[in-house]
Amino acid sequence: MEHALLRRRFPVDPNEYKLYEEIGEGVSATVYRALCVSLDDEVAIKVLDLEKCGSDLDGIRREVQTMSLLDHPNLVRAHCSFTNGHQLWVVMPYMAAGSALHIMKTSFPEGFDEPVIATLLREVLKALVYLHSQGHIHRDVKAGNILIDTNGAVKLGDFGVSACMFDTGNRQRARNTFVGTPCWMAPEVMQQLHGYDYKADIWSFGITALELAHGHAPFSKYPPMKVLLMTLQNAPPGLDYERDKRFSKSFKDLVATCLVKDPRKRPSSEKLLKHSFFKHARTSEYLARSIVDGLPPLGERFRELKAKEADLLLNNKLGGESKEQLSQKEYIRGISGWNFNLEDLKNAAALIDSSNGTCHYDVRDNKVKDGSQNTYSEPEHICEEKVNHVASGRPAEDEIQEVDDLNDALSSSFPSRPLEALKSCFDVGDADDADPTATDSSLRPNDGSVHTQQLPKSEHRKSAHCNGENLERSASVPLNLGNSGSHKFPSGSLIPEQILSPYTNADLESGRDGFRQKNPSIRNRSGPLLFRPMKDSRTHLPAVAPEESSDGKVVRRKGRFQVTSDNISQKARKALNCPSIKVTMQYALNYAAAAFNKILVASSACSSSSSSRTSLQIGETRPNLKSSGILPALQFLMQQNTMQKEVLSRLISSIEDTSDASDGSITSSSQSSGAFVKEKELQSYVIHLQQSVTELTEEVQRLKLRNNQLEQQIGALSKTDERSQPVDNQQ
Ligand SMILES: Nc1ncnc2c1ncn2[C@@H]1O[C@H](COP(=O)(O)OP(=O)(O)OP(=O)(O)O)[C@@H](O)[C@H]1O
Repeated sequence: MEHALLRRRFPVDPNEYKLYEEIGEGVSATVYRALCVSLDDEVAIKVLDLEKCGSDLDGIRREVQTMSLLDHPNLVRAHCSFTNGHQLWVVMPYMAAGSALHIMKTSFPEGFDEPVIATLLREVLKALVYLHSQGHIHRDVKAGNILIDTNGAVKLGDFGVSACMFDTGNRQRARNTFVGTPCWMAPEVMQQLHGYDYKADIWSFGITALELAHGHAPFSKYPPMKVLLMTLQNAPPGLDYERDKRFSKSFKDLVATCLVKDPRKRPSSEKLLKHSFFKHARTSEYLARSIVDGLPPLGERFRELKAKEADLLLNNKLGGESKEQLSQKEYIRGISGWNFNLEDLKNAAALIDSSNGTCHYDVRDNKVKDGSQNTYSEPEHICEEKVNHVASGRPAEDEIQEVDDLNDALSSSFPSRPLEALKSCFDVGDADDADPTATDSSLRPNDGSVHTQQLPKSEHRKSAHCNGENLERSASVPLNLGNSGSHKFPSGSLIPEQILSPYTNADLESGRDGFRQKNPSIRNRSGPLLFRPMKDSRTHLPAVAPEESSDGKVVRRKGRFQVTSDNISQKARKALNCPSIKVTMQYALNYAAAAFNKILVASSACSSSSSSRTSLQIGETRPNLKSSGILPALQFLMQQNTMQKEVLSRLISSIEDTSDASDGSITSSSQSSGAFVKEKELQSYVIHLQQSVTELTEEVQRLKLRNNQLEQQIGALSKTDERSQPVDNQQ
C-alpha cells in the first residue's frame, strides 16, 4: 500500500496542469486526461461544477475527504483536489485503458471471457472488502466504474464524489430516495423500507458480473420504472440461459450467491472473496495482454462512443420512437433516471407472458435495438430475463390488472404522469422543476442548456473538442473554468473549508437564503458513503403500519392517509395492495421526507443568519432552534402541508372514485378540523426537527473526529518536510 508520507505532492493550482482531451463524462462531471507540468505526470482530472452540486456542498466535502483518507491499491485515490472558479477539480491517477465498460463497448460487445471476468471481479472485490472494513458503502459498483491501466492494474473508481452527481433538479429528489443506477440497484435500496447496508454493494457486484459476462446489465434496455418494477417483482437475474453455457458452474454460483433478494442472505465481501470462482482469476499481465493491448487511445474511443450516441439520438428523433430509445441510451450511458409514465408500468406488466413465464419484446423494441446497439440484435437477447411468477405467487393477468387498477385509481386526478404530479407538489422551489421529465436532460448531447444557472457545459465541451483530438489547452485558458474573479483556495490538504471555498463568507451571508431556496436540500440526509443504515423514511413521517381502528377494524395508515379495511372497495383495495402503488406511496413519503428536510434547512438558515460565520464549515451546520428563527420555517411548513394535503386528498378521492358509490368510508384526517390537525402536525414536525438536531450533532462529532485525523496527517507531513529541508540545503 502506498504510504501517505511517500506520496508526491501534486500542485493545487489549475495553472500547473495542462488539460488534454475529454476521456469520460458523468452526470455532472467531465473527466479529462491532463498533464501535471511540474511533476511531468499524466493524470486524469475530474471537473465537477459546484453550482450543479451546490445543493450538497456539505456532502461533496465529506466525500472528497473520504476519497483522500481511503487508501487501497484497488481504489482510485485522489492525488489532490482544489477549486477553480465554480468548479472542483479532483486530480487522480490516469487509468489509460479506461473503464471496463468502455473496453467492452469498443472490443467485447458480447462480454468478456471467464478468466478476464474473474480477474476483474477479484480486484474489485478486494476494493470492496477494504471499503466495507472501513465502514463505507460504495453504492455505485458497475463496469463503468472499474478502471483499468495499460499494465492491467484494476481500480474501482467513483467512490465518494459520485454521490453528489445526482444532486440537481430531479436528480436531487432522486437522491433523497435512492442512490445508484437502477439496473445495478439492490431491491432494498429501491424500496427504502428498512434502509440498506454494505450488502447493497454485493447485489451491484452480482449485476456487474452479469454485465461483464453479457456486455450489458440485465434489464438495461428498459426504462427506469420498468427496471424498478422488474427488480422488485421478478426473480433475480442470473446465468441460466442457453448463451450462458460457456460459463462455469462456479461462476453461475457466484452470481446466484450475490443476487439474493434478502440482503441478509448475501455473503459479505470478505466471504465472497474466498469463492471458488476466483480460482479462475489471472494476473494483471494476463489482463493487459487479453483486453488492453491494441486498444486505440482512450480519448479516441470516448469520442467514437459519443458519436455513436449522437447518431442514436438523431435516429430516435427521426424514427419517432424517442422515448424507448432514449431510455436505452440513458442506460448505455449508465445514468439513472426517472420515468413515471403509467404506460410504462403497463408495458412492463404486459411483457409478462403468463404461459411460459418469460418476457419478450415487441417488434418495435426489436427494431429499436437493431438500429441502436447490435448488442441487442441477436435472438437470444430478445428473451433474456426470465420472469418468475411462482416467485411473485400471482398470475400475470393479476399484475396487469393491478396496473390497470392503479391507472384507474390515479388517472382521474392526474390525467397524465400522476407520480410526477405528486413529485412536483411535494417539492418546492427547485430551479429544475419546470421539466418533470428532465431525466432526458442527461440524454441530450451537450446538455448545458438544461442547467441555466451555470456556465454552459456545451461550451465547455465545444472548447474541449473543437479541434479534434489532442486539443491541448493550458488549464488557465478559460474553458468556462472561470478563473477571473474567482476565489482560488488550494485544497491539496483536503481541509474541508478549503474545498468549499468558492463562496466567500459575504456571499454566504448575503445569499444564503436565496442560495438555499435554489438548493433546498443543502443537507443531504442519505448519508453518502457513511456506513450507517439509511434512515427509514418512517422516522420522518408517521409510520406505515396496520393498526386497530376505534371499532376494532384494521386500518392501513400512510401518513395522514388512512383506509378502513372492511369498507374499501375491492378495486381500491387491490390498487392499494398493488406493489406499484406501494412503490408509489413510498415515493410520495420520500418526497414528503425531502420536503421536511428542506424545512430543517430553512430553520437552520434562519437560526444561523445571526451568525457572522459561514455555516459551511465543519461543526457549524447544526441548527440552533430559537423561536424567532423557527417561525418562518413553521410558516413554510404550513404552506408545504397545505400542498401535501391537497395532493393526498386528490389521491384519496381518485381511489374513492374507483369504489362503489355505497362504499364511502375512506377517511382521512383532512376531513378533521383543520386547525386541530395542523397543530398536531406541527407538534409532530417539531419532534422530528429535534430528532434531526440530535443526528446532526452526532454527525458533527464524527466530522470533528475526521478533521482531527486530517490535522494529524498534515502535522506528520509538515514534520517530514522539515526533516528533509536540511538535506536539500546541504545539497
Ligand atoms: N482516473 C481515470 N482515468 C481514466 N478514465 C477515467 C478516470 N476516472 C473516470 N474516468 C472515465 O470517466 C467516466 C466518468 O467518470 P466518473 O464515473 O467518475 O463520473 P460519474 O459522473 O461519477 O459517472 P457515473 O455517473 O456514470 O457514475 C468513467 O466511466 C471513466 O470511463
